[in-house]
Amino acid sequence: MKITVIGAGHVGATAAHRIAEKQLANTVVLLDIVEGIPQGKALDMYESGPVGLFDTMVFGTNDYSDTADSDIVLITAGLARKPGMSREDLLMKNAAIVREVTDQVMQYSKNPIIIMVSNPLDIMTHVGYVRSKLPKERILGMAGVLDSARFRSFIAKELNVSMQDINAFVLGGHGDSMVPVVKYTSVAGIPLTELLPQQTIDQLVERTRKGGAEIVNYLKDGSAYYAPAASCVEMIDAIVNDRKRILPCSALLEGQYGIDNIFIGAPVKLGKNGIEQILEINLDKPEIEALRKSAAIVEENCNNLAPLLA
Ligand SMILES: NC(=O)C1=CN([C@@H]2O[C@H](COP(=O)(O)OP(=O)(O)OC[C@H]3O[C@@H](n4cnc5c(N)ncnc54)[C@H](O)[C@@H]3O)[C@@H](O)[C@H]2O)C=CC1
Ligand SMILES: O=C([O-])CC(=O)C(=O)O
Repeated sequence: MKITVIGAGHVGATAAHRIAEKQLANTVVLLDIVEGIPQGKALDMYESGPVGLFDTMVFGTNDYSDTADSDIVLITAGLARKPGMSREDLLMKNAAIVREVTDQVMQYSKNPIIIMVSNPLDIMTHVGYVRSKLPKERILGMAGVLDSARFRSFIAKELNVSMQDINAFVLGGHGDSMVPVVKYTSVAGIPLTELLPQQTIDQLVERTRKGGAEIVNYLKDGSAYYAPAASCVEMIDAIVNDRKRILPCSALLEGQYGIDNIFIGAPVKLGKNGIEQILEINLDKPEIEALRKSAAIVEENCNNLAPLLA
């Protein structure tokens, strides 16, 4: 198993280290456009092996030929937002970066599974899909796992219970229009609505929607990376170990939920072949409407990008 991480910044480096520690691959390649950064960070990670107790080979490079025959490629290259910016403000610059990166990756790997991380997430996943020409099962975006993790952590804190017992689903686009599905959120199987008043649930939902911005406002010069990297690694683990996990990921919908030809967060079954199934669960009317509204925003942005993708 060879896993390449493109972008040796906050998310990429943190994810690469977790992948190595968990020994999810024999080789982890860390690639960045800046010379020295991926080499230095990868060597530092590799040197943590004897005390971190892992044997994964980690090496850094600026040369795409080193990524040849990757099984999984995690794309984290691009700009991160600063306070006051929306993820969509990164659109044009990151689309150009993701386009170039995807083209380069595909020159050296015939049939990788690509997990997109760069923002705005659902649109960048579309860019990766169009440029890579990979089958739709092999390209997906990381967002729902992170948004759900945030929602779960807020619920655990509110109820003073273990994070382990909380199940939650956040669907839709990775932006203010995301759709936390309260109906399918439970604590050890007990519906959340039986444990918390609606007003508190609404507050937790709102905090989840703005979870990314909350961190940006603290950090000032970048965005979250520990929870994002952990979320990427959960998806990679599901693929590497063929776990058939049901996780919310940005996937190409083709008619499900009345949405066609758009990448948006939906529950998928993740295994060794990538997306093995997209689950169409029962949603209430307001949730369906929110999901479609979220998809319309993604579609509009993708249409604006069409000239760049040709
Ligand atoms: N989907 C999600 O839930 C999340 C998405 N993100 C997004 O992930 C991206 C990365 O975030 P961070 O790691 O915090 O940013 P960062 O600025 O720490 O790292 C980005 C890295 O990309 C590299 N890069 C830029 N252009 C490149 C190119 N053409 N080829 C190769 N490498 C290139 C930079 O040199 C830098 O090292 C951002 O777009 C951010 O918005 C971040 C957190 C969560
Ligand atoms: O907020 C950002 O820009 C980064 C991100 O997507 C997140 O942390 O959810």
